[in-house]
Amino acid sequence: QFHMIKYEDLKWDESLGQGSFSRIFRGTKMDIRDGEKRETEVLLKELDGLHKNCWESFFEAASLMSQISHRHLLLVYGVSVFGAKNIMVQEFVKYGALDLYLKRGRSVSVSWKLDVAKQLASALNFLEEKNIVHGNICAKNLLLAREGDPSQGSSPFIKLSDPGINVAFLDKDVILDRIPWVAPEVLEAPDNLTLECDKWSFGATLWEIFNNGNAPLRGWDLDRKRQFYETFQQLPPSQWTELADLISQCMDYQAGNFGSVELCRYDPLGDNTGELVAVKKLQPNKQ
Ligand SMILES: N#Cc1ccc(Nc2nc(N)cc(-n3ccc(CO)n3)n2)cc1
Repeated sequence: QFHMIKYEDLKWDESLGQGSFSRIFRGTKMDIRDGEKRETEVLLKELDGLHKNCWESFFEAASLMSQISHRHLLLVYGVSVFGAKNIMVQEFVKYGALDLYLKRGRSVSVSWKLDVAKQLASALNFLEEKNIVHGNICAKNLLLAREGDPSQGSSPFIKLSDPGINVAFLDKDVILDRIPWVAPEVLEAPDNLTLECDKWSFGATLWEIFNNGNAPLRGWDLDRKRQFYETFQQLPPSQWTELADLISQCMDYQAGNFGSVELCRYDPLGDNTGELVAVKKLQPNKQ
């Protein structure tokens, strides 16, 4: 389902940190193009040994991202297996994860954040059209390919990263710690991910983006996080009512049963300049 890359064609440069189940490195992959050797800068994502049993899920994530292509989906070149090492080879995205970028205190404008929100909405809209569930939407999995420079009028450009290990393979505590990004229904049935789950996570990620990368419920322990869902709590509303409404429509405890909010772009000019709108869709029998 995806391209196998020879281990000897990869070269490791510096470590760029630690994902939850993987270590990431800058590196290069060597391939032959029109008969000559070419080195491409890549991101090497190495699944750590103790999670060896979820390597299929790790690679499933990769194949999901490599079966379809979209401007705001990360390009995965392929995978490489060498002994106990499972490596996903991705395009190198210049500025890395959005949550760290925002936390690093880059003060960005509201329109910068709106651009990022629209790009994420269009990536999710695309996945929804293909009926593909991502399952791990959060600012940590948004990668910044272009910073955007307000003085030059250039806007940021993001890519949605792979979802990583499927939530069905994760311990309950790991899933609890993903509150409030993980949809409530996932806690009961982690192997039944639906598009609704991505809509819920989209709401939490919007909250993150407009709160400068600060994690919602930061520092809460697992019991308090569990209670947050058990008592149907909502995140502190943004001062922009439209944003607060959109987030609460996405993070709607009842949505699973009574209908859903569909995020789409009202794009009268058809040139992707349209506004991000949320359309409440009731299920057919409720029209
Ligand atoms: N300092 C710095 C710096 C770090 C990383 C990149 N680039 C990059 N490219 C990718 N394809 C994926 C990632 N990721 C980072 C976290 C995750 C979570 O999955 N991915 N980072 C660029 C600069």
